[in-house]
Amino acid sequence: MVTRTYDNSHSDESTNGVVVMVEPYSQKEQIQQVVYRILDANLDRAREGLRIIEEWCRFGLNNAQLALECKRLRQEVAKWHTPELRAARDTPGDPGTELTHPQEEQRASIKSVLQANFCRIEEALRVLEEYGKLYHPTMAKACKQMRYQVYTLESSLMGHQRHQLLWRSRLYLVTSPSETLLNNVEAALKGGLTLLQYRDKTADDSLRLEQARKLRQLCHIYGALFIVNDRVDVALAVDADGVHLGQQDMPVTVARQLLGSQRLIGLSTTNKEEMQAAIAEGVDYIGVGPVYETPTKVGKAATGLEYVSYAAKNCSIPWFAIGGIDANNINDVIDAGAERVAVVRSLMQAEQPTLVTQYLLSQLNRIKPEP
Ligand SMILES: Cc1ncc(COP(=O)(O)OP(=O)(O)O)c(N)n1
Ligand SMILES: Cc1nc(C(=O)O)sc1CCOP(=O)(O)O
Ligand SMILES: [Mg+2]
Repeated sequence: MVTRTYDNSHSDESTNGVVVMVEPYSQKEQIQQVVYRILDANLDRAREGLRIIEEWCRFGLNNAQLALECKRLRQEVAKWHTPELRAARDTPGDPGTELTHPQEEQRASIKSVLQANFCRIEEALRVLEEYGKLYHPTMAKACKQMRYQVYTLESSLMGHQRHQLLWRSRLYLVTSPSETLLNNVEAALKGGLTLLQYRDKTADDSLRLEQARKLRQLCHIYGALFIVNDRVDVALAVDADGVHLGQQDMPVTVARQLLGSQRLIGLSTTNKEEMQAAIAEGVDYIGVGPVYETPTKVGKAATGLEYVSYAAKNCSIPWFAIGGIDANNINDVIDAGAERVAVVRSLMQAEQPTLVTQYLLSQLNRIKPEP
């Protein structure tokens, strides 16, 4: 262990007539000091990041299991923070304390706070793994294991967040091709929209990818969920929250294999049998419709309000009434038992999408207050 104050000069020092020989640090010792400082700083960084995530699991989600996993990891990190590493700390001499990125001073949503801190923990653990090899090989191994455990925690927490927001979402905007796509969507997000689906049946893939990326970014800023219609590959490419499939699209089991358990899968249904099959297959939500005939989905016969009432009594997962729903008939759909609706034209063709979003949400929240 090296605890001396750094001094690399080769001079003798006189103190009150007593000659004290100050030994210089060897180059090896200097490097060791640097390694200790790196380990000290990154042990702190990992622990702080874990505490930030833990607070959300505990107070935001009331999820004892996730909070406990954060605490366990935090304690394991702390175990490696030995006095000799702490003693190497030199905060005034650390140029890094002044360095902040503007993005660190502002966060758009809880999701950004969580993502930034997961990134911080994972980076810190990677640094600990590499420099730990120069200190204690067991520490390096332990940090590698912890990094993988943090990846698992991140995936469970983000999946949990997605499901929570899905259950809370009452209004679902499904887009149609439009010159003002981004403006319309942003206006709806400003009105309180928390669930968006990108649907374009004709765009070529490069435009599809470009628009999906931009919409995902917008949703990220507003803390809304972003779903891609039909295309699992596009959903994965833009890191969407999930995909919406129809009865003729890719089978749910295949989509689940590709997307994993933490992303959302929605499925369109038009009758009881499709609803029961969808639930059995483990989809996260279903579309229930078309309630009314609609030019947005030409040729699909309306199911009417009967199927809405059936869903209200029998569907155990979130479901969205869809098809021809607007500000004039939303109360009929709500009276038939719907708590959630999905719309295309009502918002994509609205002159004031923010106001229409607010109105539709106010009607949906009227019966049952916002969860
Ligand atoms: C929420 C929601 N419900 C139903 C659909 C329709 O899906 P699908 O039957 O696959 O038809 P297309 O949208 O792909 O034409 C949907 N997209 N969203
Ligand atoms: C995309 C879609 N799917 C439906 C289904 O019932 O599966 S109805 C629909 C279109 C809904 O559009 P609008 O709100 O403009 O009527
Ligand atoms: Mg489809």
